[in-house]
Amino acid sequence: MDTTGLGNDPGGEIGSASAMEKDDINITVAVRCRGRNKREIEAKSPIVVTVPDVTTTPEVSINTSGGSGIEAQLQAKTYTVDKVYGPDSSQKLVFEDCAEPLFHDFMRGYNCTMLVYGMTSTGKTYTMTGDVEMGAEGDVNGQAGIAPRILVKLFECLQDDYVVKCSFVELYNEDLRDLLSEGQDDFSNGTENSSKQPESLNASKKLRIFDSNNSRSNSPVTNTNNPTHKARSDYLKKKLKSNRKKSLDDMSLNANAGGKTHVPPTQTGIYIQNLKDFHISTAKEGLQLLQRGLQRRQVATTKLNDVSSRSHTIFTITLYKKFKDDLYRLSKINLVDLAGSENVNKAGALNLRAKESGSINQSLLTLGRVINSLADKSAHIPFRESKLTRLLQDSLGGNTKTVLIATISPAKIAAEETCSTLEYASKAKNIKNKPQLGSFIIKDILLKDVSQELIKMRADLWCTKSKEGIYVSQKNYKEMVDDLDNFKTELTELKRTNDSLVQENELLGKEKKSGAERADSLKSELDNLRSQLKSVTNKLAQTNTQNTKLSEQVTDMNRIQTELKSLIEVYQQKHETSKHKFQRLLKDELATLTAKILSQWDTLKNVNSGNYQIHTHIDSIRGEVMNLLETTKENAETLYKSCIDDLLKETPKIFQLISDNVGDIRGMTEEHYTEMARNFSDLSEEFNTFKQYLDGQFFQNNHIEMIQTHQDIVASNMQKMSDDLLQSVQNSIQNYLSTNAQMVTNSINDVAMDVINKEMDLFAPKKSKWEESIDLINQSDSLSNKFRNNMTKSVDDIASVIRNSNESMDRSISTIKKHIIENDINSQEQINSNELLTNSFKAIQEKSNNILHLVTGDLTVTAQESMDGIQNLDRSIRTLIHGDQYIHSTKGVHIPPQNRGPELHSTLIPLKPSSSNLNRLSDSTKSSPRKRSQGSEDETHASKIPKLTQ
Ligand SMILES: Nc1ncnc2c1ncn2[C@@H]1O[C@H](COP(=O)(O)OP(=O)(O)OP(=O)(O)O)[C@@H](O)[C@H]1O
Repeated sequence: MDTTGLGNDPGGEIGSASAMEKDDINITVAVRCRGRNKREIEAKSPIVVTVPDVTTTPEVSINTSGGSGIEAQLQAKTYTVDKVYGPDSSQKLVFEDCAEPLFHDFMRGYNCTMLVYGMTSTGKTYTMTGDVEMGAEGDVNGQAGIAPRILVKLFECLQDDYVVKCSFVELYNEDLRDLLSEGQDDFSNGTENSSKQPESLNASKKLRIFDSNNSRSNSPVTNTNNPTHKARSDYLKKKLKSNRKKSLDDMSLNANAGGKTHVPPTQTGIYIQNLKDFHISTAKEGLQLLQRGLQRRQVATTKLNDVSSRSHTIFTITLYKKFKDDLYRLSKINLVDLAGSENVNKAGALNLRAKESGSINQSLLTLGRVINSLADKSAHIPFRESKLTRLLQDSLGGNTKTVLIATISPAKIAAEETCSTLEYASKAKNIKNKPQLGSFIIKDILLKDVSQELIKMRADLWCTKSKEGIYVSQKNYKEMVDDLDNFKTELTELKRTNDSLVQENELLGKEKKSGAERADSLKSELDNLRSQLKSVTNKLAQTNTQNTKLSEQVTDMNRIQTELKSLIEVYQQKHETSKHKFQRLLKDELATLTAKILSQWDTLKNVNSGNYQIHTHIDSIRGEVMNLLETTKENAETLYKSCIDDLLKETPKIFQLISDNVGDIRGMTEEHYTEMARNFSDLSEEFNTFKQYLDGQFFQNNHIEMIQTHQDIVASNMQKMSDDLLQSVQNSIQNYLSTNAQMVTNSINDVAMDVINKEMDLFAPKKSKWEESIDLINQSDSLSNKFRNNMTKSVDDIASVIRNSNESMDRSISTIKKHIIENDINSQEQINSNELLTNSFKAIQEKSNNILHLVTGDLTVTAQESMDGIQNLDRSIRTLIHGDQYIHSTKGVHIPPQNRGPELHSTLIPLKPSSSNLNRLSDSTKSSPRKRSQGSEDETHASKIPKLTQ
């Protein structure tokens, strides 16, 4: 057997602090099944667990069906593990087969862990410790468990320089207790009077779990500025360099043993602060310590176990074994006895026991989850969820070599828990660890550490021996006083820190308040801007309404224009109607005249026999004709005058109306424009104010300035605090605080930038919208201007058209008036001075005279000729009145109205008949009696003259 444990060094890796197994290795899982205990036998609970012989396949099967025979065998659940021990397996066998290989790894320098896990009363404590009494020959007795056997084996193996230490800790209801220190709170009835022990004054220090890999980086003891540490480190490196060229940079070197520190000089990974290590130089001393701890362990009688462990315990043996020259290798073996996983009801737990069970179950549940997570290779392993799993962090999935022994009961009564234990065991088999060799320590440091402790103990012992009561050596007392001073200083510093933090908090509160006020003012400004925006929107709406009104007015104007046109058309129609009336009147009058002439003609027919007083008749005819013409003229004049008067009366009104409307429109347009201009000016002003505010105040990084100020205050406060602290602590803390200050500054900067970015993000769209709205306003302004110009132009055009139309109407009216007057005069003059008429009448007179003289049968012919003359007269009058229209109309030609009137004279047919006609008439009159019989030519001529009677 390799007693040093160095013989198994694979590939000469021993000595290298970084040396570790090349591959990850699974933790070893063993199952130990005891025989049925008294309770189970009494309960007549059958055996359902089948455990093969230790030499065959490591499988455990459990018959959960409760049946027997082949079928039960088939239904049995089988779990494969690494090693299986049945009821017949002795303590010795379990140790040699299962624990001893681990012990050798421990001796080789590996950190190792052995766990026992299982339901209550299944033999965990029996397996781990068993009987710890030493045999008479200095060896263990047959019932001794793994821990005592390891202690005995250890001192059997150790030959050269070494140091062995032991610690024993208990985890009860999530509280840690040093089972070997006397001053620790005694949860149960402590077996020793701790107050009389010298360690008691230091023992009040609470045990705490530390992860040296994390905490030590911030710890002063690992500070590279520490000259002692550096010197030792350099020394170590130099020393090892001479032996091998391998770099030791990554070595976990603990060169601070003996230093004034809370961290044990040799601790790496997870360790318990303030847990006391005891030097042992023999197995017996170790066994005594083990016994002492077990006596103080929390035990109680439960339904299932008379002496049931109510806590988890870890007995740790630390070995400093000489490696080479002055270098010692450190390795540890943790012997973990877990509390029983139990059913509270089954265990009969009440009150305190129930609480214990709850706590135990809770930590074991977490352990189960950790095992599951590790087996499933989950990203997160819930080590921190319980103290137990934190303590086992290095052993499960860490850098230790680990063996788990699951203890089970064979009885059917415990089948459920057995299945659960086996499930965990088979799961745990999949956990892989990366075992790593322990670190080095220099002999001097180790010796110093040990001798210091020895001196202290001796001094305490001497004091204890020399006097009664509580005695402490001077040195210890001085240390304690120093500690006290240290604590006081720490307390003062903490108070100071607290005060400055309070001050800072107040400052921050004030800043928060001022920030809130600033936020309020910003909010009110924002509200202000919002209301301004609202008023601008309202004004825009008003402008739109005005625009709508304006367009309605334009529509009205167009309608009025159309109405005006239709009115003019009505006047034109009236004009036409009046004209036609006049024509009809004239026609009627002429018809009356014709009728009268005809009646005269009838009278003439009777001329043969009567005294005809032609002159009188002719005069009366003439007078009648003149009267008729006068009446006609008067009527026409009256009609024209009334028409013109109406027209003249109505037209100014209409034009006045139009002019008023145009004036109104012009006024409204002006008003609208003014309003719009005012609105736009308001808008521009508001926009400028807003823009000024945004550009000048809001977007000028006021926040940054503000926050910069605050940041400066905070930074200066932090700096002040740092300065204060710097005076009281070392330079390293200043760096730390500066980093913190920088971090806070950066964080405030980040927050400030976030705030500004957020505000910018919020305001950017609004700003662009505002700018867009200003563009729109400008467009609207130019459109409005354009619209106003167009409107003004249109209104001016309308006004000028109306003005022109007015003038043209005036002109037309005066022309009509003039024509009427001229026509009147002309008609009168023409009638008065018409030679033809006079001649006609004279001719009639003559003819009448002739008739009177002749008194012949030619009276009819003469009368006919008179009729012709009258018809000529009729035509002349018509022509006189209608111009050439009559002539053309007799030919069926339509004369447009515009060609009538002023051109009347140019188209008149002279009333005076041609001399040839007159002569012919005269001749015919003269020769009529003679030529009447031969007068075919005369008849032809007469037939060419239209008859009035027709
Ligand atoms: N393999 C075994 N051979 C003989 N006796 C055993 C065996 N296992 C356990 N026992 C006995 O059973 C009893 C209970 O064992 P132990 O106290 O070790 O159980 P435990 O699992 O630690 O229980 P708890 O979790 O309640 O502490 C003890 O008296 C012990 O001697």
